[in-house]
Amino acid sequence: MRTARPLLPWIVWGTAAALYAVAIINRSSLSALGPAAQEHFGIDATTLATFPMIQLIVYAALQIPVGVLIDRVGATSMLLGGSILMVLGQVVMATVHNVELAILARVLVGAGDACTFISVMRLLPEWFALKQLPVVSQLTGLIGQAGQLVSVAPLALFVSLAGWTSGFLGLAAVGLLVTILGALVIRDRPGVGTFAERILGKTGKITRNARSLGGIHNTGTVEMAPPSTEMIPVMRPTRVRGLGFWDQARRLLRIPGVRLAYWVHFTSPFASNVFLLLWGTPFLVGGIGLSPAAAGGMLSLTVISSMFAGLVLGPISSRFLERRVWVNLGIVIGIVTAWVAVLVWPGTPPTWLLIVLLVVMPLGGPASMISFEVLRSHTPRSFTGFATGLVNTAGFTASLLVILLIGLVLDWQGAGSPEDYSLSAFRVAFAVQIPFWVLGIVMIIIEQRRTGRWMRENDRKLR
Ligand SMILES: N[C@@H](Cc1c[nH]cn1)C(=O)NCC(=O)O
Repeated sequence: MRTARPLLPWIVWGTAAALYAVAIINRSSLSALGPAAQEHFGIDATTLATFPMIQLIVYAALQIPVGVLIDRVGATSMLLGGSILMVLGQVVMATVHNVELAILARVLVGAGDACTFISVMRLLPEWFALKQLPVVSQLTGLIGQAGQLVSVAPLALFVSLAGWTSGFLGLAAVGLLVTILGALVIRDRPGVGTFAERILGKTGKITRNARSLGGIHNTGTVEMAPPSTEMIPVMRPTRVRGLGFWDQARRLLRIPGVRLAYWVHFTSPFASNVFLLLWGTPFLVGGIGLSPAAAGGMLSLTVISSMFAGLVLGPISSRFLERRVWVNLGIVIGIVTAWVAVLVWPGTPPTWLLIVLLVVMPLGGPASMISFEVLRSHTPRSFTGFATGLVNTAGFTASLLVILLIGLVLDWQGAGSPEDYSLSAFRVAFAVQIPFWVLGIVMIIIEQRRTGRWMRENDRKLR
């Protein structure tokens, strides 16, 4: 059955990545439908802006609980459960006219979305060799970005043709289809049955044949006892059950590599998240003076740049294992430089500088995937779900805080609504990012040093 070997991991990954792409479509499904949503629910812009905020808060708040559950019940169940929550959320969105129920719908979508990415990331080391992981992780991010593209113009067109209810029911139907596919295809690891097989109590031939894959794959996470301060790798798999949440958290956070991964994720993606999720269009239109169409065109540059970076950064971080954190730091410094140039430019920044910003800033998304590589090198396998959730919280917490602070600083300057927007007010508001970058960069440098010392003291090599 040699020929089946290389194919099944890719089929499992492709299906999981499709679930992630659909999650991103669900996540951003209102981004191009603002006016339609306002008309459908009869709401103002402020209420509309609470939809993505609530969704993001739910997403970030659930990362650690979902991570803990992934370690307990497995990535496949969480992935499929999350997908079902998003289907329900979109069915509610399609069928209600009441704004409170619409918020409930966004809570369901946010909760389902929270289960998706970290479940996919948890599956990867079970199916791919260590060397392949950076590339496959970046490809996963890239497929998510493709979902982002679909959720802008094509979804808006679909909803304008089919109508609100059919449009959102259509999205729910796509979600249901990929969930069914996932139940038939995705397995937690080689040799474990699909969700459908486990429900039926039968193990199919493909699953049985796949058992041998578990042995040949050199996975990225190490099997060892939960770490103590003097962590030494344990070659024989050890399962320690019954550790409480805080014990797990304490043990994880004692590992400098886990803290390093946290700060890498904290520092790199927030600038582009903030721009894409809320403040990009107001800044380009209300601050710079572009037309909404030109601003939309500029924003699509960010997706293309991020997808391209995803292709390049995977092989780079796999080849330069020892330097991957510096690659991340280099990208962060590029983002800071581009932003500072825009903030201090006398008068309106020229188009070329805005293009540089919109090409460099989104590199932070793919660069943040390096945090999961760092995490894999330092986290015991039995803790990976929890640790991935913890690290994924970092960038999203920073994004949420910066989104809120920009709004507050605009309000404080009396420039909180579209008619009062000005370039000078946006300059002051976007400067709130600077302390976040400084904190992140300092912590990366500190934790990188501590990690290096810890590796030397424990005689460990990066792999
Ligand atoms: N940094 C993103 C992923 C990414 C990859 N390329 C661009 N962005 C991330 O952490 N995503 C989590 C999620 O749930 O999407």
